Amino acid sequence: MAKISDKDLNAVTRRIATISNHLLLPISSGSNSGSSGGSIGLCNAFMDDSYHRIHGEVASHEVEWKSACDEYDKEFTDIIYEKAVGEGIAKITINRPERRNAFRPQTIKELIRAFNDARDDSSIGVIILTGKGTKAFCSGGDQKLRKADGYADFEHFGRLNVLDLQVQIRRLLKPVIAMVAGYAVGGGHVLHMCMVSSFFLSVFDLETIKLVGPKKAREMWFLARFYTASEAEKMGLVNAVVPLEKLEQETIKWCREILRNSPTAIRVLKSSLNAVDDGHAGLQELGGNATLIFYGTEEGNEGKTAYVQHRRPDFSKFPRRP
Ligand SMILES: CC(C)(COP(=O)(O)OP(=O)(O)OC[C@H]1O[C@@H](n2cnc3c(N)ncnc32)[C@H](O)[C@@H]1OP(=O)(O)O)[C@@H](O)C(=O)NCCC(=O)NCCSC(=O)c1cc(O)c2ccccc2c1O
Repeated sequence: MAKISDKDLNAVTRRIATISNHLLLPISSGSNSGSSGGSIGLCNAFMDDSYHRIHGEVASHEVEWKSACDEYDKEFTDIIYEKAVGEGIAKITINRPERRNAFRPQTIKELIRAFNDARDDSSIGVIILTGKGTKAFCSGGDQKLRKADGYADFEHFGRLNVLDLQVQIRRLLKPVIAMVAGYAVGGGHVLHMCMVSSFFLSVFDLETIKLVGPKKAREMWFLARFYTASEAEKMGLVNAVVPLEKLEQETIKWCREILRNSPTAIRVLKSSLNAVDDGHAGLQELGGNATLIFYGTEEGNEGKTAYVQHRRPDFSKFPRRP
């Protein structure tokens, strides 16, 4: 095993502290004696940097929710759809607590409509998906409605429209945060994996493997055990675990932190992160976003203007960068 000098260790610690500060992650003290105190000291020193002086603390005032169903659709029965007053946050709540927030086709249709609205609303920058109550985020498909051809509620045939929702969330280029209290089972587990850490059904097992590693993924799928929140956090299945009474407060803090950042950067980041796994569809999405950014440039505008004016475009003044 290679030995690391105190000097190198300090350099590494400083680097980690810098990155962690940037990501706003808590720094845990190392187990290596002599360096852990140092790392905490450095961490505190680094908090007094220009980034933190300029951006300050994330606002902690209470969020005021206003029903978005009123403005959009009074007919929602299976979900609650709200937007934060004066902030770019939408919250969608699965509202079937009597069935541990199991979804039926109607629930999914409503979720799709709400997600579409939040996508199209340019004042919204981040979306929270949660479940009503504290017993379950979502217990998956409604087993009382399961037929041989999928889930059927008001129609004579079954459907698996949750697959459409998963793709929609994947391709919606605003961050979606799962605020999970209680169980996330089956399709509910899949849904929360679509979010801050994302997921795509056709790479179902692959995504789990990526998140938790191949051994743990096999354990999960073959043994079908239940895991606690802190076990899920340890596995990398969820980003953070907080006491129940702080769940919404912490989620809002994450939303506000995201909202301080560039919307275009976030859009392209989500697209890039998906592109790695989404093959042709992922590259199509990423390429489309590069086009969108190009549309906003003077160079892009020259091409369009020349076309409209029936003249040759003059690209000579634009640099051919190395
Ligand atoms: C979630 C539980 C572990 C909670 O246990 P708890 O003891 O707290 O509560 P109860 O079991 O007493 O439930 C209270 C009440 O809710 C009803 N209920 C709970 N879950 C469901 C459900 N999923 N569907 C219908 N109803 C539900 C329960 O019956 C009680 O009502 P009563 O009137 O009967 O008192 C525990 O409830 C539990 O294990 N639930 C079932 C979990 C489950 O099997 N989920 C479905 C997995 S399959 C799935 O979700 C799925 C996902 C996909 O993405 C698919 C994709 C493609 C094809 C298929 C897919 C698919 O099937």
